Amino acid sequence: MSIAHLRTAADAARANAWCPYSLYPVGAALETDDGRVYAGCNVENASYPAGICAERVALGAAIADGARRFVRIVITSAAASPTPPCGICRQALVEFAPALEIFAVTPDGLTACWSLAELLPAPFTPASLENA
Ligand SMILES: O=c1ccn([C@H]2C[C@H](O)[C@@H](CO)O2)c(=O)[nH]1
Ligand SMILES: [Zn+2]
Repeated sequence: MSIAHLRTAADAARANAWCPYSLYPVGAALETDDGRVYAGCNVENASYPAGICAERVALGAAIADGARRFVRIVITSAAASPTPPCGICRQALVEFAPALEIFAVTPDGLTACWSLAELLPAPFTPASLENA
């Protein structure tokens, strides 16, 4: 799956973002190891902490459809510099995809790329629970 294809899927979801409080629309497209794509947008709420990021909306859609293994995520925003995933999303993603490749793309095509392992070193994972 090309980054361009995932970017298009992320942008389509971003067009539906509900972000009247931050005015910061985000889209995300998550690719499974067998080539399926699940997209999400941020969904904010008048009770601000109830809002959820685009990445976790995409992850939830994928999990609800039975997907479990992911290779790549593309995040798009309207910001001038690439938008990295927040800490909560890093933690949510590491549960399923410790080796995830993360691409963040601006409207101008400026692209940043990280591994999830790089963004979340020393992660707390399901294996951590076994050390109790
Ligand atoms: O990677 C990110 C960063 C921020 N947001 C959302 C959360 C909130 O709705 C808005 C501003 O933080 O952007 C995401 O969806 N993904
Ligand atoms: Zn987040």
